[in-house]
Amino acid sequence: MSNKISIYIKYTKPRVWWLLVFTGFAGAILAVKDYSVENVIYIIIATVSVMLGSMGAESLTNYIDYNMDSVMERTKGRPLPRGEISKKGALLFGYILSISSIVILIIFLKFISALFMLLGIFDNVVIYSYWLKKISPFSIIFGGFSGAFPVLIGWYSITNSFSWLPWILFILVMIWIPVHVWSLAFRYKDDYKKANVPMLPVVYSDKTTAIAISFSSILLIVFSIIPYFIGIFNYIYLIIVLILSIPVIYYSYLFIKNNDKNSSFRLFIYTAPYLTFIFLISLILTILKIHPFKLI
Ligand code: HEM
Ligand SMILES: CC(C)=CCC/C(C)=C/CC/C(C)=C/COP(=O)(O)OP(=O)(O)O
Repeated sequence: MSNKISIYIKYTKPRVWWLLVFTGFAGAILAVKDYSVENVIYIIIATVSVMLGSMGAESLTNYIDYNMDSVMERTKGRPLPRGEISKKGALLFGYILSISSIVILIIFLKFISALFMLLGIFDNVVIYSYWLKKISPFSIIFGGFSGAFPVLIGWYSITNSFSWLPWILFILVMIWIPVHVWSLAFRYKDDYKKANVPMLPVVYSDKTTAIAISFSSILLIVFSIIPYFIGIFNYIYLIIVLILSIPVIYYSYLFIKNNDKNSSFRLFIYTAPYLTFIFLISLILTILKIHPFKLI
């Protein structure tokens, strides 16, 4: 029994959704004005809901992608293509998790956060996986909204008040996605081609891909420092983000210069830590505003 549970958990791709959950958690933390017991409970509920929603969406997209995942070297070892779980069980699991995540937000938190959850799951499952992934090299642009919703879910689980911060982070994740996905897709373009998935590096030349990724990287860095220039965070944020951006520039330069899979994959591997630390520094600076204590 416990082995079956671990297989189902593995099926949801925890290695991926932990960062989605972290951005949802961050959205909630950024929204609270104090850490009362009630707010801590709301933060926990919002975080658990984003976890369930991410697990549910991944379970449904893995079900949709069964045929292509069975063909691609990178994905054919997953539980569904290996037959470790049934297609019916996988689909039911995905529905239960996804619906639970929405119902929890409706019952315990706010309707608007439940709406964002519904939109995020719909975008990831229907717009991206079911529709665009099989037909468009720009699928991740329109499917990218989904991965950016957790920060809004976290924020609007706690408050209905408006702030530019969650929306800037929402757009930041959207701009981050092309760098994250296309740098990986370049490395696995032969795999995607074999499975007839028209990812941008499969459809366009290596040079065009390198330009698209490098342009997205520059856009990502520019957008990452906006919270400083509009006065949300101070110079500490700016300095840290500029330091974090050095490997993005370096790996993008290497990729433009060499047009090789190693450079693109090094950029991909750096994308998750980059986004994690951007959210982490945003969290720390926000918490310090509420509980200012002398750093030195
Ligand atoms: C349309 C949007 C996205 C697509 C198509 C996408 C695609 C992928 C793919 C193909 C992988 C490799 C998975 C594997 O081989 O097991 C991956 C890894 C990952 N993704 Fe994404 N991703 C997207 C958005 C996001 C978002 C929004 C986040 C978090 C905010 C995220 C976080 C991660 C993490 C943490 C990993 C693991 C990285 C590693 O292994 O070093 N992804 N993604
Ligand atoms: C509101 C809410 C919780 C939304 C969650 C949305 C979500 C699960 C986003 C994840 C995006 C992602 C990692 C896609 C994987 O793409 P892929 O399926 O093309 O990757 P693969 O080729 O490795 O299967």
